[in-house]
Amino acid sequence: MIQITNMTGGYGEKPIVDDVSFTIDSGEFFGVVGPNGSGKTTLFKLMSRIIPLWKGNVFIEQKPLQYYTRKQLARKVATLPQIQQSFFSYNVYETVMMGRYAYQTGFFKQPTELDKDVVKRVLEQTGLTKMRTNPLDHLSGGERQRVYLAQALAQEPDILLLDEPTNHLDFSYQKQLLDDLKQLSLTNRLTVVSIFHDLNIASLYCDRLLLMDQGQITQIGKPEEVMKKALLERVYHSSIDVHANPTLSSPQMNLLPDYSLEKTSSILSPELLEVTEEKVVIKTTQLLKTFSSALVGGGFGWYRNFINYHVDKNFNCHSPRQLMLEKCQQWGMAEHDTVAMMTAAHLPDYAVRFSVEENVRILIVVTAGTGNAVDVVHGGNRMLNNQPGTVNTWIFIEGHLSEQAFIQGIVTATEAKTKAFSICGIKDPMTETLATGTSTDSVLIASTQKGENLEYAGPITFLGSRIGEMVYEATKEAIEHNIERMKHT
Ligand SMILES: Nc1ncnc2c1ncn2[C@@H]1O[C@H](COP(=O)(O)OP(=O)(O)OP(=O)(O)O)[C@@H](O)[C@H]1O
Repeated sequence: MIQITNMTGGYGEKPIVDDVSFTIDSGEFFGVVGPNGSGKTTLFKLMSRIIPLWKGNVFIEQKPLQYYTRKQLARKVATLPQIQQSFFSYNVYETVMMGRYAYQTGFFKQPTELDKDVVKRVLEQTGLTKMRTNPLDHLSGGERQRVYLAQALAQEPDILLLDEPTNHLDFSYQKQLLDDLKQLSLTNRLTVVSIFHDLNIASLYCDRLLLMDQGQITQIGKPEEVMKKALLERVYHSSIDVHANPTLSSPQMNLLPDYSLEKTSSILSPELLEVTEEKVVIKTTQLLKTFSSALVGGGFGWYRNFINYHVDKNFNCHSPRQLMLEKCQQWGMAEHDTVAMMTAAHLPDYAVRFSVEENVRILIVVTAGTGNAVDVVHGGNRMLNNQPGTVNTWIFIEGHLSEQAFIQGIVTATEAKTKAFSICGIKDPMTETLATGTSTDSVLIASTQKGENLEYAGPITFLGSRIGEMVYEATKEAIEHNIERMKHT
């Protein structure tokens, strides 16, 4: 365990690190982050006795740092050396063997069998055995970085202090190095204390983070306690966004540029709609943040082409997504730009609603057929099928929606659709009870993410009430068109 109490120190008259106290547990992967000049490297120099403490103390396993001899300290704490030109005349094996100096005694300091065994093991651990005789200047930057890590590990330290270990490494080498270190901290209880500039990497690998600002601790805790929008914006003086990693629990941040290339002008209007028997298309001039259950481009993403493709009601394709992708390609719409869904509804029966209120434009498009109508309470008693969606609801908004608003918007729109089904008296043909929708409905909500902030979209909010009313009216109208058509066929 490392315990730091009231650590104070620096270079001139004023302390750079000022009255800092914290502890790091054995086997912890501990990250130090903070803006340029916040004192991270100075903290490390004080921790490893490169510069003297003015006040306070550093305890390593309860023993104050100053009571360790240099060799004793080297057996406890290793640092990843900076790239040194002087190493380049040595080969990999010789460079890693230098890490054993703390264990070598006697006048000639010859490596012992134990030294050789340890070097063999760390070469193996770091995947360097095959290149053990290669001179350092024949290695890539990433390979060299691994040699320095092997040298530090050859010291058999309990603690590794790393200052930006992934500097100059491409992302695959960064990942490899950090995976190795994390594995060592998990399996060998190696304590890793590392400075990071990349907050996302720090959040991915560290158990805890220490955020420094102006020589002091601003926050210390788990990544989710440190990776907070307001806190990071205050310390880094930048606009950022913090969001969940799609795969892991570590929060991730994005920089938000403060320049604007595009003049904000309205882009949504009913004139965007192109409707044929084959498809309904909306193309926008800018990418829209979209949340949908579409076949192509489902989930969250940014898109500019929106397609609702008509298929026969008996359509039964085992890979509808593949078919949809092929169609998009035929129409010259790139997958990365396109959201596409299917429907068996007769497309010219679509209904549209458009409103402009309080600087927010809302465009709603609904296509509806009720062939697969189902009461959600009794949905389980029928065969699963690949039949295409029958009610497809599109909601386009000019405004800036929170993620909650996207989800609330979907909920509100679904409730409005169900109300339309109920008012139109649509029944589940199997149960004869009122249907709540059809078996394969799809919904999409897409927003410019510019203009008015729209934090909520529940039924009694401004946005929610508009979505509720407009989706209800459009769905009802599309169902009525459908019923009318069915009467005449
Ligand atoms: N050798 C030195 N002599 C005098 N001042 C120094 C010295 N090294 C650093 N400083 C000053 O100490 C402050 C903190 O520097 P330090 O290197 O600890 O910051 P850092 O957080 O590691 O920054 P960076 O992210 O830029 O590496 C800076 O204002 C810097 O100018």
